[in-house]
Amino acid sequence: MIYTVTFNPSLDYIVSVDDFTLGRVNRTTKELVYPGGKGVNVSLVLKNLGLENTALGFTAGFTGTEIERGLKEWGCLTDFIRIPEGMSRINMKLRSREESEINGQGPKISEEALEELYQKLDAMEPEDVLVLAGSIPNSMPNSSYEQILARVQAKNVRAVVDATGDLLVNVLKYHPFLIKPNNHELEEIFHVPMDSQETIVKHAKKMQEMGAQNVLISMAGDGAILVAADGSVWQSPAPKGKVVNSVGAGDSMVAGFITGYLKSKSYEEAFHMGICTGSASAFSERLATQAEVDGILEQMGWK
Ligand SMILES: Nc1ncnc2c1ncn2[C@@H]1O[C@H](COP(=O)(O)OP(=O)(O)O)[C@@H](O)[C@H]1O
Ligand SMILES: O=P(O)(O)OC[C@H]1O[C@](O)(COP(=O)(O)O)[C@@H](O)[C@@H]1O
Repeated sequence: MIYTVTFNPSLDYIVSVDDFTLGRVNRTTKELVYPGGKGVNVSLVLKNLGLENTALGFTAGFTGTEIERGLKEWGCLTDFIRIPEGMSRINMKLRSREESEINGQGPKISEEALEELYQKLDAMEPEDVLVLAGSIPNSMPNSSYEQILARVQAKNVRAVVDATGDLLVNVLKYHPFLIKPNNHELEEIFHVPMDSQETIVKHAKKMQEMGAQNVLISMAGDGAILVAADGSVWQSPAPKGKVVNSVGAGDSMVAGFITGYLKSKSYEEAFHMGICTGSASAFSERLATQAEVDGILEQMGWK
């Protein structure tokens, strides 16, 4: 089974404003509301690509109810822990001349709720995939992902971590199967400008020395680089197309990589699936479908 864990799921409120002006009343030309959060998006895309999975994490309030409803409507299995106080966050994505995001904090998660999550994860079996993705509420320690991986370490599960800063660095000693920082996140970790492929590969290899198996560096419209567990390095420009909604492109890439790897056991194919799934999401209003991914694989000459 594949499990995704989203500590801090969201309702993504994506608004388009023609000419956004700070300090004025601005009116939208379009509004969309979708369940979001990194693990949630990974679950939705895995389902689109034909992989059953269970979305875990914490939800609260009416927003939490809507997030769970949206996932179920999509056909995903869910097993969230309800937090009795507060509400799941609403993350605002503003599309105007530039794209800006305001991501909320989310509800406070108690020790008891965390223990409940641990107990759910105790059901995991060897070869299961565990995706830990996204930020954690700021009331929680940066060791939260690390604690989960310590708990499931003996089970020999494949861990995938998509997080930033210390949350990511702290898990490397547990040898996650895949990490997917983007180039900016890699810069923040090493305090070095990632201005060439050589520099990116060098620092991706450092993440391997720190424990990661596969390091996938996404670079939005500039494509991606994979330094694979077997030492091979794969690089590709991004597929060409019109960007419609890039929210969830990174999460889609993670889902695509997992799907590609589980189906082929080939790092090259996993990389290709990752890139094409990321771009398929960026080129559509909603998240990538199998047909959209197939179309881009063909366009790239990979199918
Ligand atoms: N503007 C774009 N054009 C084409 N593909 C894109 C674009 N933005 C994202 N993608 C695809 O999605 C992948 C992940 O996007 P990225 O923005 O780097 O992730 P994140 O959202 O995690 O920062 C990219 O490697 C690329 O394949
Ligand atoms: O947990 P974080 O880092 O605040 O990010 C949450 C946001 O990221 C998303 O999962 C999108 O992520 P990507 O665009 O990086 O794939 C949104 O759905 C959500 O609002």
